[in-house]
Amino acid sequence: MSAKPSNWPLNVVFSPQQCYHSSIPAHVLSHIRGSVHKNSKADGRSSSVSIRTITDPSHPAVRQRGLFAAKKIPQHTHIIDYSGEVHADERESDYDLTLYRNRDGDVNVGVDASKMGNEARFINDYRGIRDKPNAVFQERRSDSGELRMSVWSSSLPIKKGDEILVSYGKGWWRARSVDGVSVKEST
Ligand SMILES: C[S@@+](CC[C@H](N)C(=O)[O-])C[C@H]1O[C@@H](n2cnc3c(N)ncnc32)[C@H](O)[C@@H]1O
Repeated sequence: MSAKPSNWPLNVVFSPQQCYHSSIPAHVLSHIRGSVHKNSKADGRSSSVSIRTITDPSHPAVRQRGLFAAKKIPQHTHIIDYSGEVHADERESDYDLTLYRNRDGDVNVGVDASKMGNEARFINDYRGIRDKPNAVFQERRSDSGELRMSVWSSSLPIKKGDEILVSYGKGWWRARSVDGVSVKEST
């Protein structure tokens, strides 16, 4: 079992690997897990990030945690995979990302890191913090063939100490009607 990163919350299980919930239909599960069953590098761990509690009073997520660069991260570089519970049931979670939708649109698979996950669950949205995100979510297949949601730096390097910030998308904020957070931006 992997050691928990520093500043990990007590009420969340640290799991650098994806876990699979019973709500995923078998044919979708085999598509997500992939056909190559071999152990691959656990990309749910990264030495280039650290979890910090935000103390800056002007930060919109003050007193929460955020994910920061522990060293310089070059542009277009894989930072970490987002791990959690992969599921196909309905969830109301602020830690749930879409991983896969089938063509008919009747199966939506998400990765929910509300109860288990890795450092990636602490990535905040850029709104109210910076002009634009410095990282993006992107699906990829791991060496073992597993479909994962990964986090990459965008077109500029991320400086050591900078917060890693993505766009959750306008829809994420609209769905939550969060006062004071602008959703005018195009992403
Ligand atoms: C996936 S979590 C991010 C990690 C979270 N800060 C924590 O400590 O667990 C998403 C939550 O972070 C907060 N958050 C993220 N980005 C934010 C932003 N730009 N402004 C305000 N709150 C933000 C909101 O409370 C949101 O529901």
